[in-house]
Amino acid sequence: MENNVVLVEDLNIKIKMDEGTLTPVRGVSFEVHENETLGLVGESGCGKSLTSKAIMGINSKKCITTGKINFNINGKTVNLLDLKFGGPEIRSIRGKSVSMIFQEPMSSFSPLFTIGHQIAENVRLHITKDKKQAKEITIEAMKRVGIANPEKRFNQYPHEFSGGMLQRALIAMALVCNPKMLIADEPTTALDVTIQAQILELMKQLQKEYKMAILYITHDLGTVAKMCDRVAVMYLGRIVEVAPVYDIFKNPLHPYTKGLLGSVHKIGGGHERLFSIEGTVPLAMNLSNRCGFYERCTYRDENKCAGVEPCLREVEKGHFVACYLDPAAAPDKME
Ligand SMILES: Nc1ncnc2c1ncn2[C@@H]1O[C@H](COP(=O)(O)OP(=O)(O)OP(=O)(O)O)[C@@H](O)[C@H]1O
Repeated sequence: MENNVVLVEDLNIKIKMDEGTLTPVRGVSFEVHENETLGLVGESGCGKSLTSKAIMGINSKKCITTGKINFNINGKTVNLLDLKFGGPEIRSIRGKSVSMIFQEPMSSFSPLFTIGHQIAENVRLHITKDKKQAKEITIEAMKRVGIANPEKRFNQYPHEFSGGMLQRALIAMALVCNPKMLIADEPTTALDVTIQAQILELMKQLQKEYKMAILYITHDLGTVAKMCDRVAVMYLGRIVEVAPVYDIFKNPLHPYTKGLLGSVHKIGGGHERLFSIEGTVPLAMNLSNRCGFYERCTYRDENKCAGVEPCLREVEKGHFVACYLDPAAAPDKME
């Protein structure tokens, strides 16, 4: 797996419902390298969270997951989907080799225990049973993420932390065991812009120090430009375009990516709520076998796009797109 931390191959997730079977993730493949941030981008409901939670093994039991999630643990490849749901092996990986931070830090902490106790619990689970040592490691991690006066903060409860400080504490909890990979699911959406910038900067800085792979999930393309090395665009459970971040902004090829970028001006420019595409992501049930974006696509060609759903193909080095339209002739290249 060279310097891949994770290599996801043909991931499919099905959920049996009374009305039929939902297929919210369909044939997703990607890899994230050491020291790299891959952005997973798309509108609400396109399958980003289910994909990332599959890596953590925390989707609900009713999700039927197939494919491979090859994770590199000390040079050995382990397919996480081979491990028993909730069993000791996945629990020894979760929180140690791969950690996740969520949009709402308040919901990741229990209100009943102090912040220090909750972070130290992760240390006691994975690093040392010694309470005193676990406390020292926790305080060091709290310091590392910029929590001032960590000895006092250790004994405080979540409600005594501001939103930004709580997100820092969550990052400390995620990183206290020096994971190989961090999954960040909309980690700053709930924070105001200044704090958001600080948290993103902190993540970048910690990544540099620890060479972590980051899977960064968002619908906010403004932060993608700041955070990511490569971007995978997801639509209706599939990856429709993957490219280095510069190419995604400079030369988006899939009509969906173009739509997402509709109101973004330049790399590093200001960001806004972005969606200018008509309609919403349809429910992933009873799908036809043609392109999932067909109905919403303003560029669709009834002849070219009538076939089965297109696969990703490499059109420039490292730039993959799943579309039948000729990318060279694609209109609306960004300035
Ligand atoms: N446990 C579940 N039972 C039924 N449907 C589910 C379940 N979990 C997710 N889904 C559905 O699967 C689809 C993909 O969900 P997912 O949460 O992965 O999307 P997302 O792209 O992360 O969206 P958001 O940005 O809103 O979190 C959605 O239509 C969602 O309603």
